[in-house]
Amino acid sequence: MAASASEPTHDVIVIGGGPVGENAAQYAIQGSDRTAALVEAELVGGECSYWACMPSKALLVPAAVRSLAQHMPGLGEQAPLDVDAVLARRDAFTSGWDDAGQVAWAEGVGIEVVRGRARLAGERTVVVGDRTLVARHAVVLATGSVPAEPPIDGLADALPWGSRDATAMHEVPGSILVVGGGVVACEAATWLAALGAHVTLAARGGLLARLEPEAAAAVEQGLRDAGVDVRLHADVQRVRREAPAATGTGHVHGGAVTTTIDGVDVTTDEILVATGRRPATGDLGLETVGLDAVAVDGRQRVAGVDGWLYAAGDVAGRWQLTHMGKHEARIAGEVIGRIADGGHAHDVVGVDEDPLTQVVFTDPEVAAVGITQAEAEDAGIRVERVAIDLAVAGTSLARDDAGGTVIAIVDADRDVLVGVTLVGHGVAELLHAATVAVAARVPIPRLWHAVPAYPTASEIWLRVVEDLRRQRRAD
Ligand SMILES: Cc1cc2nc3c(=O)[nH]c(=O)nc-3n(C[C@H](O)[C@H](O)[C@H](O)COP(=O)(O)OP(=O)(O)OC[C@H]3O[C@@H](n4cnc5c(N)ncnc54)[C@H](O)[C@@H]3O)c2cc1C
Ligand SMILES: NC(=O)c1ccc[n+]([C@@H]2O[C@H](COP(=O)([O-])OP(=O)(O)OC[C@H]3O[C@@H](n4cnc5c(N)ncnc54)[C@H](O)[C@@H]3O)[C@@H](O)[C@H]2O)c1
Repeated sequence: MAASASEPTHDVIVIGGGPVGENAAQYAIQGSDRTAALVEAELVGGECSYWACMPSKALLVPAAVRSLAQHMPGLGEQAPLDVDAVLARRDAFTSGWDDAGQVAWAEGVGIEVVRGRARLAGERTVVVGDRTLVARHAVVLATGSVPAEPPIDGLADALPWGSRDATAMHEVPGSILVVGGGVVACEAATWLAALGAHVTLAARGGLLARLEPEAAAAVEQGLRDAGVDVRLHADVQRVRREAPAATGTGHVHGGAVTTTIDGVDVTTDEILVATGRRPATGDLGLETVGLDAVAVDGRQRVAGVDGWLYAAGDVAGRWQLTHMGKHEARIAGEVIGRIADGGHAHDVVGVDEDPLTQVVFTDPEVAAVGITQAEAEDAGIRVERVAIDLAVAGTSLARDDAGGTVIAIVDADRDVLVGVTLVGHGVAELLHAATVAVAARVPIPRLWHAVPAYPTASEIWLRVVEDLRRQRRAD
């Protein structure tokens, strides 16, 4: 029998079964007898598992390993990457675009997976096809984001590739124009070039605008070294394609593409649009609960709704990163659980003061936590800055072309790190030490007593604190 609109069907309903929705549902019910429905329109695991983080990193890791081998005497002549083997390993990481494993996980932790596209239909009420679900405690929006479509003449008619085509690629285009200068564009240009495509990248500004300028410069140089034709501050004006064809995700979508950039035509086999993403709120029924957009507080409660609606992940608009979205989801889930158990939202510490962490998996990599120098200065912080070479024994042993930069931003009045950016090979795995120092606000004098082992890349920490002490003595 169908439930009436007032009769709860579940304690918690989560719309969107990506990594964020999965975490929100799990944390809202774990350790209790509460029930949760996770509504998913496509694949449980979301964009991240099937068309974003996992496949993109599966394509990038072989390129990084080959790059390392090319700079390690004794490993012999490096053959080009075996494209079929790389794509097959990528397919293994996406489970062949089959979500049975993720569904089994969800059901195993007591979550009911509901297939279909969900829509809000009033307070605590969600419609999926001919089913009406009603939440006793909370509804969580975790619908992710969708690609932005830049208003470039002829672009839509050319059936361009989006990030789904680039990550789920089944054939490597001979040549491709990547439009955009963010993380998707830089990473995709890296794996496309490594797999043999001739890549042109056109960005309307500089690269990686939200990172320290030194990081963007190093990534730009890395792309140029890999043969990518990088065009910055470019005006992509017009796109024309011969015989566009809907050949399917990851296949070349028709004939040659001619793109006019700064008045000059560039002809390629494919064009990839990577110009940002926006929250997926289309046809979500926000208007049925009096909203036209989603804005959240530090405990992921949606503003303008009386305590039952939460949002986390890309749709919440704060960050567009899996790990940060999952952090929001854990907070939302804990708040929902705490309130359901008779507690208060304020029993749970919110995300407001948590630093952003991110890694750009280019060659070289960029790993960053907290804020940049420019952001610190804009916030009125009295900044001390350390910028040193990444060369220590551990990095030099790791590869012959070791190099890079560490930039540390110190709040001079509080004497703590507020931002760290690492640029170089393998820096992704160095980031968490920086994250602990920034998130835990470790006083700089205490960092001096965190002795890095020799000979590891972590010795950069010693160099950072030494440099800071040197600067202070000089003042
Ligand atoms: C190419 C690429 C590479 C990336 N690499 C990284 C990386 O290395 N590291 C990182 O941290 N981040 C990365 N990101 C960002 C990351 O993918 C997102 O931040 C992350 O997927 C957000 O998770 P989410 O659960 O909020 O959304 P999603 O993963 O998008 O999941 C949302 C889910 O909701 C479903 N849905 C949407 N609307 C409805 C509806 N109305 N009803 C039912 N279901 C619905 C969708 O089908 C989807 O499955 C990358 C992004 C891209 C594009
Ligand atoms: N390694 C990772 O963690 C990872 C990897 C990929 C994506 N992501 C996330 O996914 C999100 C989306 O990434 P993204 O790169 O699509 O977006 P983005 O917002 O980071 O970058 C968009 C880029 O497109 C450029 N652009 C916009 N319009 C243009 C136009 N008409 N012509 C030329 N350039 C134009 C912008 O100047 C900018 O450089 C990011 O927020 C990122 O955090 C993370």
